[in-house]
Amino acid sequence: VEQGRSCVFLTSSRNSRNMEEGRVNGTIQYCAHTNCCVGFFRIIDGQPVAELQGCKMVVGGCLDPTCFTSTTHLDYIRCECSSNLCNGNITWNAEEKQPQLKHSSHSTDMVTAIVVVLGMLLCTLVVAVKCRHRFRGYDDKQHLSLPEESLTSLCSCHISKQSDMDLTSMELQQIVGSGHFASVWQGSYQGTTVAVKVFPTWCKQEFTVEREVYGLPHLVHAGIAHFLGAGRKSDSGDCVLLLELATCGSLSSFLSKNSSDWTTTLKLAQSLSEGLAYLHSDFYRHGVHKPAVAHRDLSSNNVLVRDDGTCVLCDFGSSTILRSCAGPHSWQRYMVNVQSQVGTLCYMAPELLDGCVNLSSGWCLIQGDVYSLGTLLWELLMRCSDLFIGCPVPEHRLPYEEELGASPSLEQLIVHVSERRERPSVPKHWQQGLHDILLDSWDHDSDARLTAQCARDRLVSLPPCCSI
Ligand SMILES: Nc1ncnc2c1ncn2[C@@H]1O[C@H](COP(=O)(O)OP(=O)(O)OP(=O)(O)O)[C@@H](O)[C@H]1O
Repeated sequence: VEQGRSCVFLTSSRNSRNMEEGRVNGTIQYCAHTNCCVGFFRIIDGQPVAELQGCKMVVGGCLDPTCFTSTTHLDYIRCECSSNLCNGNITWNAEEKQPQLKHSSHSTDMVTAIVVVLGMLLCTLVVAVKCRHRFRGYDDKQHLSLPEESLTSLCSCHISKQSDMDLTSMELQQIVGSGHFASVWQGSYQGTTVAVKVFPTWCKQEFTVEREVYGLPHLVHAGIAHFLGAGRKSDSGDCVLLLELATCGSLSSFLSKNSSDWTTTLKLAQSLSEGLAYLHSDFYRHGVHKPAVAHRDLSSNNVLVRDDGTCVLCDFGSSTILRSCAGPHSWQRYMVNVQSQVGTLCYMAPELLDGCVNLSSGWCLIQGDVYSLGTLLWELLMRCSDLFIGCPVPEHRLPYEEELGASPSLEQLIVHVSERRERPSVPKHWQQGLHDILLDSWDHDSDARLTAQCARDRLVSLPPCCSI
């Protein structure tokens, strides 16, 4: 008999993610991490029809044993609750379809907006004065005089204010995924199909971090989800990011449904490492600094697959921007969002798992990403049919799932990955080039690991037709 919470389970084929929250038996999920059930329902002909049900991804927060409506997105409603199978039905009052917050939230928004604007003005002033001071010293020595605008453009601590989009023409059509913080929908905006990432108001911090990353100068790259803008829903006040829609969904759901030949696998692997190499890059172009960004939560749920067979990185809610006012490679003083360990456990580097690392070192965060890249490449390669000729391609597995099960604990991973220095097992018959890329990406010594750019270069130099 299973202990703990059981919830009604229903998933869309594109959202395999909530499978990880506990064992599923038919229409019941036994929660491994939480005491809360959650349900998303669509209102069709005035009646709620379930679209996604299961264990909630975030621990805590559900106080009510009955599933009352908690958030509303046009014709979608969501509820969470704390008794067995409570998410089977939603308690929903059609009259209350739109939240009744308008008046008070408007005035609160106004006050918040004023405080934010004043805060930003003050920060900009302080940063400008600091940069000015720094460059004035330089000027004195070099007898140079920099034009006024280059003072702020050289200074990547300067955060430019991004304006909100008008979202009145946005429509949400169907849910395509949900994570710990947000739900992601297929929608339309001004006639174009888009992905809409909706953050409930209590996840504003994650929204702000992610928006800031997407809004960095020069962050447009084929390997990074294309950012279209951000704003707030007028009905609920929820924060919204508008992104390109990756039609094949997450890499995790892609791999669980498809095995691929060598050419397809190589394309996925190369585009993935190219995206990460670009994210990590730190350069000036046209006088504007693109700082390095550490993703910090790379997993096959945070990589998407386009219909052209390439990967794109998404979900920058845990990322750290390695800002610098003094130019590239002087990261330490200006990093934000490094307070704690973040990431998906089975992709986390040994030094991050056991906490034996100085989180304020930009290099260590970057090399933590490279370890995750190694485990992701392994996950991809394990679904390559050309690497398993004469035997069946293994089912899709997460790193260490074979050895430790689907949801290993932190303690199990510390012992396995950090203390025993075990890694996902690589079939012996694979060619040496592949072994080397994996071993050099997940080396125990983070300084000895490849860079993402180097991993990409090695993948490019592999033979186009797999000779194993
Ligand atoms: N642009 C997109 N196109 C298609 N599907 C997407 C897109 N963005 C996200 N998704 C789907 O939604 C899921 C959740 O998205 P995301 O990881 O950004 O949410 P989150 O709440 O920030 O997650 P996390 O729990 O990892 O922090 C993804 O795993 C993916 O399946």
